[in-house]
Amino acid sequence: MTNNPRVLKAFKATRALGIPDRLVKPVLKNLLAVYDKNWELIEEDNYRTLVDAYFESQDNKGEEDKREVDMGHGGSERPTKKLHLANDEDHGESEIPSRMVSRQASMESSEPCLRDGRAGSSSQIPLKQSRDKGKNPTSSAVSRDNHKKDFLIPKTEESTNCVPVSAQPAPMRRPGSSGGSTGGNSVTSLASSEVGTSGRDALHVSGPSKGPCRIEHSQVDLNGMGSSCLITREGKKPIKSLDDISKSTEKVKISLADEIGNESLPKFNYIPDNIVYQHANVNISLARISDEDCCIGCSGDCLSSEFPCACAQETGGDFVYTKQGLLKEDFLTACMREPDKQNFFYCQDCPHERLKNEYMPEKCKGHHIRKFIKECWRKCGCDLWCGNRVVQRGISCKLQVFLTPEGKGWGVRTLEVLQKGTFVCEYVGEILTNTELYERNTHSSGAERHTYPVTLDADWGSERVLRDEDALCLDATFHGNVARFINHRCCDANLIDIPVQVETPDRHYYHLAFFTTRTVSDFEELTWDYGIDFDDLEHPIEAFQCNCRSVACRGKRQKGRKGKQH
Ligand SMILES: C[S@@+](CC[C@H](N)C(=O)[O-])C[C@H]1O[C@@H](n2cnc3c(N)ncnc32)[C@H](O)[C@@H]1O
Repeated sequence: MTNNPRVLKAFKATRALGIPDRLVKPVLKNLLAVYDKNWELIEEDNYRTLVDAYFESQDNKGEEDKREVDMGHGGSERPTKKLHLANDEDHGESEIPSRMVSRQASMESSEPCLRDGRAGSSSQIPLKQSRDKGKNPTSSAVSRDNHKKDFLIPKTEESTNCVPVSAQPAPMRRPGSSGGSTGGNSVTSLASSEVGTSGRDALHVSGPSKGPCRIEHSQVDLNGMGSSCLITREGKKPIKSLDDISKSTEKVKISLADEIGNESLPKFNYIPDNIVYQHANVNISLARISDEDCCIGCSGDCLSSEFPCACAQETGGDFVYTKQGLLKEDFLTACMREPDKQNFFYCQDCPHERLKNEYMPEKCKGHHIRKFIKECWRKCGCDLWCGNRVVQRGISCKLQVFLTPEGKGWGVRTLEVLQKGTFVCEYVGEILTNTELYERNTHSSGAERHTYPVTLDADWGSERVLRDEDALCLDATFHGNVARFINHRCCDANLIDIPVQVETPDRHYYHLAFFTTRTVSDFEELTWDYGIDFDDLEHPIEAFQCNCRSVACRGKRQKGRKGKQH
């Protein structure tokens, strides 16, 4: 028996999957030899390399060894499948082993906010009046600086040749590859297309309560069960699972696991970046960015220069990110502070109130003026790896959509430990004007389920009167990213939403990024405070009966009110 704590920790991780130490030992030894005793490579991703190598070795052995594993379990079920079910294509030359994928500090997060004036960005949504504007929707993508290929360290001869097949970590999907991998171990299948009631593309997962789930989508091949979707808290095989709900649009896979088996995924179309629905005034052009509004003279990584760059000047004269890519403690603390009265802006002519009653609008209820992060962008001289570009690089944490046991529907959890200040994801959805959102809500049937929209009002104070086309919000009901599954928690949520200015010099439009407020353990559910006023009976989207289980829950009392949104 070894006393080496690193070996013991590795055994602990594999034991959790039901793998006996004695079978792990030779694989571990082999990996240590191959990786030149580089434990980090073996330990990363919760020993994924080790686990993959173990299953590879088992596959390479004959039936005899398999029997041995079963016996080693004392008759209990063999740990179902290897964590990474790579298919034939995955083993192709063009693929890159997981250890070759550069590890971005997992720290991007963006949260949607539905704040009603307590501590968040979004305000309540207006009620009546309908104005029909235009008939031809035009969508323009508002994309991140998403050079996905740039996130990979190129495969070198040395790195590919030195790893024996049995110890070779299962390959990662190359981020940004379209369609990804199919076949092989895939258990999900691409079925007939399904279009939602509104004519939008819909992602619909259905399936029997046991066995493989079926995916219906009009455009995208969602591949079969793969690595991460098989990871569950207890190491059990989920009843339904998806390898990647992002349809390969994110640089990391976002799996789905249903260990309960009584829900189907709501119909929605996964988009990795916000997109204008129709009338929102989101004008992205280099000409609008003056030389003073960017750091044109910088190069490489702004964080390594002696003085904060021009972009950092806009966030209090200093960078908000550490070299490790985490949000700095003091900035995070300031964002988490309860707002004072002076942090609220009261419009003279509030777009929300205008919509509720055009002729006799009520007084503005106030909008929380919030701290912004300003990231470097394309007119800046620095590169994509500049430390002042975190949110725009997209999701890098291992996230999983899962069915919550407390009846909150689907939720999001992290599959890895996240440090405080880590960016998790952005709240992505359609960019709508308030008028469009109002119309959408008034016309939606009671049967339709809505996610909470987020009002982008964190800087409304800078304008005396806001035009309709500048009062924007994000709606992730029909088109959205993983953030649409993040559930609400009344207090002590582990995520906070922070406005991020990237490509537009004004702040009518901005990104909303979720960062962790503390260290988050693996398999812990990610939550944020929607800022809902559970007593607001006028809100077009009825409040749900809150089941956040926090000590200061504001929404427990909601008996008899049933939310239509989901
Ligand atoms: C943005 S969605 C979150 C994802 C959602 N759970 C799902 O299954 O799609 C918001 C909805 O989730 C549910 N929800 C979120 N937080 C909740 C909580 N603390 N208690 C009960 N339900 C919650 C409510 O139905 C709410 O309308």
